[in-house]
Amino acid sequence: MRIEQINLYKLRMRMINPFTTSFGTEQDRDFILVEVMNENGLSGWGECVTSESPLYIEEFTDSSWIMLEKFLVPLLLKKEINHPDEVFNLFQPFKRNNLAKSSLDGAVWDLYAKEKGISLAEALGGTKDKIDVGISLGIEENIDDLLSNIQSKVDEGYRRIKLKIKPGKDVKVIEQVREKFPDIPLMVDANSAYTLKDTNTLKELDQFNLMMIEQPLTAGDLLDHAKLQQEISTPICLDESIHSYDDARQAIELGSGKIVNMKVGRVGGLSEAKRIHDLCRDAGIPMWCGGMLESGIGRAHNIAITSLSNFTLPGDTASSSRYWERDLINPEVVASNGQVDVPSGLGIGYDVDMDEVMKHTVEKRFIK
Ligand SMILES: O=C(O)CCC(=O)c1ccccc1C(=O)O
Ligand SMILES: [Mg+2]
Repeated sequence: MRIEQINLYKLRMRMINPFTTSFGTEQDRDFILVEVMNENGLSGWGECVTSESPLYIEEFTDSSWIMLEKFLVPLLLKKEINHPDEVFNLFQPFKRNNLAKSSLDGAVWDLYAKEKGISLAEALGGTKDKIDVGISLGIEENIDDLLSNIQSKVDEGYRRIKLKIKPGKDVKVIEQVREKFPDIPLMVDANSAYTLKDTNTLKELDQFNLMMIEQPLTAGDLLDHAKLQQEISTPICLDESIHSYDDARQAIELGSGKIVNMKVGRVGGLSEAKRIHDLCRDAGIPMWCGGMLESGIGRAHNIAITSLSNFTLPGDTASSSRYWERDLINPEVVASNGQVDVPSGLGIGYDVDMDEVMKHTVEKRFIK
């Protein structure tokens, strides 16, 4: 394929509910959609899953916009691409900026699958036609709000509940949750809010039979996570520490955790995600697919990668309606009984609703 045109759309889209983590509260999602077009006018779509501020990761929407416009789009434009894996290598000279890189990588993968007349899941080597999903719930001021939130998500059929924690909102909260829900599959995510000094607090979480604790320590850290894993029995799952194949390889070698949360954006795209998938599969490390409060376009990429065999744990890819009044794709993503069907249509397998995209677009740039 030859990439003849690349369109960038900056969107601002309000979620139904605010979402609170240890690093802050977000309700208005600022993110970028990328559309790559081949010589026949066929489009592939990708999502750059940044936020307005660099709180989860160092990238943010305005930085990625510049990264795309100034460095990445010019590299890809007018290039002859035989396989999407080439995109990752093309972008390698530029350091990090994985969310920006991943958006174009994902769009090229979508276009590649469409050109081949197959689904993105099939192009990636996926083997499942349904994926198991859980849901990630933000920190609540009020415990009753949290408990009723959990009840409604359990009733909807989600296959595990993930709760955000932070210092002061941890052991006591989980204790009350476990009192009301002694048996649900439950896990917590700290988003890097603790240090080794908090080992005793984190040890106390061992009593609650949690599936895992996600990213308790600093983003990027592998050594202290290995030390912590020696002290606690709850499996550690790494999120913010894994930006590449080599991070995953070193984490496995050091024993920094027992589970990997895959975010395609964080590792720079689907090609790298696939390599990490194969590495973890061969090392006996189970995985699941994380979320970044995506629109339907990013959500569709998450569904496709989760169809690979080593995604054995329920991920964070919840229904569109958990986030949006109206999503950007047709049909919307629907989790039923805690499962989402992997679409069999071409590419991402959902139609992009251009009217909805334009409704939320605050800036656009078409580059030929
Ligand atoms: O529902 C989702 O998309 C997952 C929500 C979530 O947990 C999250 C959302 C934004 C940034 C980081 C994270 C995380 O997994 O740490
Ligand atoms: Mg996380």
